[in-house]
Amino acid sequence: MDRDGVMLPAKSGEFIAKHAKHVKINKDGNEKLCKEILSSIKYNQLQMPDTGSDSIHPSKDHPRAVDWVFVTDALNFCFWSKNKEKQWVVDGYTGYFALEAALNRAIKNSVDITNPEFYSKITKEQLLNIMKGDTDVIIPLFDQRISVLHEIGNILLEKYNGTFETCVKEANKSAIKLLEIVVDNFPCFRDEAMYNGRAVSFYKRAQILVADLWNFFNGTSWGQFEDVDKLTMFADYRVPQVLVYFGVMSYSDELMNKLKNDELLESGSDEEIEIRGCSIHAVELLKKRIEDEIKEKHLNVSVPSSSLIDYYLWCYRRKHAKEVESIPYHKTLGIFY
Ligand SMILES: Nc1nc2c(c(CN[C@H]3C=C[C@H](O)[C@@H]3O)cn2[C@@H]2O[C@H](COP(=O)(O)O)[C@@H](O)[C@H]2O)c(=O)[nH]1
Repeated sequence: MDRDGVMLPAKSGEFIAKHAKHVKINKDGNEKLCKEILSSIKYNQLQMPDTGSDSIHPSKDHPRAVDWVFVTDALNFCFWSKNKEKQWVVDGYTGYFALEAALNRAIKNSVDITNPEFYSKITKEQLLNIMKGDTDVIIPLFDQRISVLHEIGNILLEKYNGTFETCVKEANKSAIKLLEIVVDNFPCFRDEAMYNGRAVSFYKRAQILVADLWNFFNGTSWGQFEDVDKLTMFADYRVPQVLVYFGVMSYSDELMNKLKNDELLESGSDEEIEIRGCSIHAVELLKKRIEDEIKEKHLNVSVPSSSLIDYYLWCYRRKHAKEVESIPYHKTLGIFY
């Protein structure tokens, strides 16, 4: 499927994987990871590796829970630092969980961080306070985060009555419709690129936003989406690392050396696009293999969606950080992931 000539993520992944020169998808790795995932399905549910932190957010009954998920995923990008630099840490948490910890602390301190009336005009000083870390290291891409908050806040106020709930209602229980509403109306979610003469898309933050609503509300009320299985994995910098760890993907020697030397990949470069696109396609192939195995062995379990497989892999990296760290992850400066 294409939208205005831009291929949707699943098709983009297939196209990119077909032309990729720096990244390969491997059958053996696929088989190995398929076994690992099947062995983690219990009581008909994929059991997620324990990351040790699942409650650094407001409850789903919080009056602005939907807006909390929206603002969190608007800021859900680029938490890494270069090998020699110190990391941004909040209350002992790193990466994405540091963001959750900072936003949660703000809510507890009665800062109106879920309200676009507040964040559409947020000042540098206010955001610095909200994101204050355990050391003097500040959150990466600080200025871009201010711009993202101003942009999404103003659009919510102008078009959506000041709440993301309006967008969710408009989507009428369709994950793909909500994805389109977000991508069409909020430019900072338009995660697209040119590859081999074609416009491709990944929509990492927009897809994870929809999946997080689904997850947060257990597939009911604000999180009820009938087509949630149409989402792909969320092409970030962690899940590719796990895919390489399991041998599902491999990098050319040249690319691997760059990553080992901590060289940044240019946003929109072929290497970066191939890592992201091949990750999407690799997870689609993995899902297909899981489905085939389930059928072949007459297992009485349902096939996990790509977003559940994604979440499993993301949590796997968190739980097995030491082992997976032998594989370098790619570093690109940008607001998309
Ligand atoms: N593919 C994928 N990427 C994800 C997530 C999450 C967290 N989401 C869940 C957590 C609880 C909720 O239920 C959410 O569903 C963050 N990231 C990305 O990872 C990177 C940071 O990684 P680390 O250094 O380890 O914190 C960064 O690009 C960030 O944007 C996910 O689930 N899948």
